[in-house]
Amino acid sequence: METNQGGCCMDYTKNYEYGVPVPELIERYKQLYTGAVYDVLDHMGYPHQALATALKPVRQDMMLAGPAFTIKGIPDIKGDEELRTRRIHLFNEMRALGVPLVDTRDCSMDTQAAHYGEMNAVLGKASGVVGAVIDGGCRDTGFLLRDDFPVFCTYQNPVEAYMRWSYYDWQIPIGLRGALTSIVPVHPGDFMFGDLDGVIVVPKAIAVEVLERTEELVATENRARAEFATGADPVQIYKKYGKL
Ligand SMILES: O=C([O-])CC(=O)C(=O)O
Ligand SMILES: [Mg+2]
Repeated sequence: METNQGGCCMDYTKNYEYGVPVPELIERYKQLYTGAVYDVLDHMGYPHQALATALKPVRQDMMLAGPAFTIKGIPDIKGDEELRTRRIHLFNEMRALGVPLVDTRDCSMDTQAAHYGEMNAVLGKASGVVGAVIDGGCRDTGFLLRDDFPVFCTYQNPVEAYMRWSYYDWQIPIGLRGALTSIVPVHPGDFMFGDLDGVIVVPKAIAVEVLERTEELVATENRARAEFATGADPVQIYKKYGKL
């Protein structure tokens, strides 16, 4: 089966340069919430960055932030040996990037198998992965919960992927199902941000600007919320902050 070899010889490090170090970007995003990030993107003319409503964390309080390492998988009823053998290399490519990553999988709408599990999480973690967004299924959920490893997926089941679905390629543009559009494109280095409400894809080029604008928005919301909580006249507070 022809693939572009997962870009085995390409240098992807530039996809992970933002002007702010990735660990700082992650820590600052984690202080935010998806609703506020959504509002900022919406006002900037990017209303279609929210992923499908079905994509949820395996535990409600899980939060996920980090740049996408993209993976494309396809239905594979024959268990193509070449694909099976080749996939292990992607973990070394993750490691070589030297930044925290979110394993982000387009499963080609397969709904049969679990496309992610505890072994993937352990190996991913050892290769720099800080969480996963799977537009499909995951299994071994008990392990993931015990390890407090943030995985967002659309369902859980115990069904092995082999002979049903296979990794096909990685570090290529992929498409995950959207809340408002059929597909939200995701490129290597786009910033993935998720909480209980769902997952948002922040295009790489605006990841820092969105962060800064959302920090301002959250500060304003905090002030408005504190004043609303006092029971003072909401009309006056709304006039002052323009937030509700
Ligand atoms: O092997 C798989 O396809 C998924 C899995 O169970 C794991 O990562 O542990
Ligand atoms: Mg497993």
